[in-house]
Amino acid sequence: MSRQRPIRVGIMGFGQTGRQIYELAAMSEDVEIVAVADIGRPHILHYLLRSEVEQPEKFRLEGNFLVTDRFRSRLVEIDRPAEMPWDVFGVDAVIDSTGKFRDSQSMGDHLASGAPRVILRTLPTDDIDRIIIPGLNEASASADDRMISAGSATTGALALLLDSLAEQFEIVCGNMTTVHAYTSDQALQDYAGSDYRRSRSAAKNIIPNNHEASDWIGYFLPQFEGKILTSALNVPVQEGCLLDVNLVMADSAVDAEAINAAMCKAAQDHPGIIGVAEDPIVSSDVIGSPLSLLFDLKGTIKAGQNTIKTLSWYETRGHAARLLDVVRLYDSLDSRKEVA
Ligand SMILES: NC(=O)c1ccc[n+]([C@@H]2O[C@H](COP(=O)([O-])OP(=O)(O)OC[C@H]3O[C@@H](n4cnc5c(N)ncnc54)[C@H](O)[C@@H]3O)[C@@H](O)[C@H]2O)c1
Repeated sequence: MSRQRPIRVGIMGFGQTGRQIYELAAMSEDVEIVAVADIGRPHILHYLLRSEVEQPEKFRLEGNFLVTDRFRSRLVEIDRPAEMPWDVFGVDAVIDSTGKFRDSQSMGDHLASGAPRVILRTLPTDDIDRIIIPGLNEASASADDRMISAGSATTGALALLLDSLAEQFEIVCGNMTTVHAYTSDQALQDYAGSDYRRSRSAAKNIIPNNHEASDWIGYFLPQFEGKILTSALNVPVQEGCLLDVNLVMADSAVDAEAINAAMCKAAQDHPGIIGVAEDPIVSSDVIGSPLSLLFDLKGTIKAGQNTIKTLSWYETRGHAARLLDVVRLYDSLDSRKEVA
């Protein structure tokens, strides 16, 4: 059933992800961003947005409002969900893309402030109602869900890859390394933080990191519980990430061609979410991709009897697009509930 009015969304955290969500919403026909909460000052947030969108002239600052051809968004300088009066803006959902408020208590603060639903940009730190990865488990969503996470870009990409391959092959175990663009919580110069290696300059180093995807894969794909190790290497690249996955296959007859054929089928089954690259691409070629996973057909190789290595690409814009997909998913569940 098509919706009569646009979906009204609030964003908390107008960083890299928040700004991408904003630009995607401005280009959409169904989502309006009605309010943006951030610790940043409105004219600085506007300046950052303009510096990276394709058509900066379409994003104007009028007092404390960010204005596009489709909607006006109130910019509110605030640092806690409990302080943001979401009820005043009549939002249908809030996306929290601060990276700071990952627990159910903070998500509850968004709800208590008048957001009917809150969607987290990353994985939660405790129990919430649901984690949805578009292309994987939308069917598990319930209109009663209030605190939702859209997973993380890396966990989503890995889960989609494993799910696509597990449809056709039995996978014994495996490991994933994400070769990841540096993130804003890393220091540009050596700077003492809570973690030794992450205290080193992001601009100068390949920095090994733990990655929490292994803790979550079993949530989405129970057959992989405890069978996939994950880690990260943060590298001096601003955007564009590479998922390097090695898998031990049960059947030694599985070869690179069969893996590639399975991923081409997955791309057909999940248009806009999974894609395949035939060209010999590099990380800058994936910048701006709205996909969750771009499988690299040239990257598949086989070692020995049973080991397959794959490469796939992804970046933040794909995750921003998925966050809006999750907003739309819940909106459609609400519409169905209203009709019933
Ligand atoms: N970008 C990535 O590749 C990536 C990968 C993995 C995880 N993450 C996580 O996701 C989070 C968001 O990603 P991002 O790249 O958009 O980060 P970002 O640092 O670019 O954006 C965070 C935004 O939230 C705002 N903010 C911070 N604290 C706030 C508070 N208390 N109240 C209101 N606003 C606040 C900041 O001013 C900033 O605008 C990161 O913090 C990180 O933990 C990002």
